[in-house]
Amino acid sequence: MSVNDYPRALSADCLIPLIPGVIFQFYRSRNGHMQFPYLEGGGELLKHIDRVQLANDAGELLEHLTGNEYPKVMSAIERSARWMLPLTTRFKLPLPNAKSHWIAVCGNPELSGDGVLWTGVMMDITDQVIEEQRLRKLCDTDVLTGLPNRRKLMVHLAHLTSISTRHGTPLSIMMIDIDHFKLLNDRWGHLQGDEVLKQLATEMKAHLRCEDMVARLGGEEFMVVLPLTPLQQCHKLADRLREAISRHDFGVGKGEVTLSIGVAEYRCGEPLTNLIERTDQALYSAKDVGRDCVFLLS
Ligand SMILES: Nc1nc2c(ncn2[C@@H]2O[C@H](COP(=O)(O)OP(=O)(O)OP(=O)(O)O)[C@@H](O)[C@H]2O)c(=O)[nH]1
Repeated sequence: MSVNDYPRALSADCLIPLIPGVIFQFYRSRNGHMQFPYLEGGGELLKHIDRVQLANDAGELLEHLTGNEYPKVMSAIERSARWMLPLTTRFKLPLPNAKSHWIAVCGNPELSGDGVLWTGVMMDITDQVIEEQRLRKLCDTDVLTGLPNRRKLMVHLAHLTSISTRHGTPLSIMMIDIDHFKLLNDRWGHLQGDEVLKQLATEMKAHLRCEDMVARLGGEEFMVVLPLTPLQQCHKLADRLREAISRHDFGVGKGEVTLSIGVAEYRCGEPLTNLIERTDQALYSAKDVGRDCVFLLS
């Protein structure tokens, strides 16, 4: 079979409706008016878009963007226009009567009339974004308990300490360790031990606000991060949590699962490792003084 035996498209015009994306020209005039002088392609996206309307006014499309999507796209356009660099961004487009789609945009700018004209492509990358989100969740989640893992916690904590340093707002953390968990495993078996860990995760979450985070650091060790919470408040909450757990029956008898908890408050500007070290010391002290208690280090 030779190359000539394959069916051939006669021109680009025949191919454009077949591609899974959109070829566009996007124009922004000096006074900020935006329009799509050219918008052609295939795939789902165009089914939901009024091309005639967008040819005159791109506002129809941009107004659909919600949350941070609008400022994100507008600043990408602004950056590209200012430095004459390729426009590359992605945004979530909510569609009426259909699921939202993720769209990747890539276009080259050129000066045209009194404004900037971009020529480029928009691709529907919804499946790719869903896969990215699934993989990110997998990387950030402890498989047994479904809680955020150490990696996720450290990223979150670094973010919160920088906010706390900038605004001078309080931030406290708890380091939590199950007492004599080895004995529990030896007596009831590892599967029952796993069950305790899972139930404990659920119980702890029930005691926290939605802006707090409880993560599994590994083994039988957990950390709770409490933004906007001073030490004394964190101490009270830790003690309530400790007491509630010691009264809960995890299927191995009431009072059989107890927690030692170390708490500490972030000092504005200190390295994160210092905060963690102090909380760790507080936890060791809680173990030292007999377990099933809370120890704080200010
Ligand atoms: N079932 C179960 N056990 C785990 C898991 N991860 C760690 N462990 C067990 O947790 C136990 C921790 O034991 P140790 O570090 O000696 O601490 P402990 O017995 O709790 O004693 P203290 O912390 O001093 O009160 C070990 O026996 C580990 O095997 C897990 O995912 N599932």
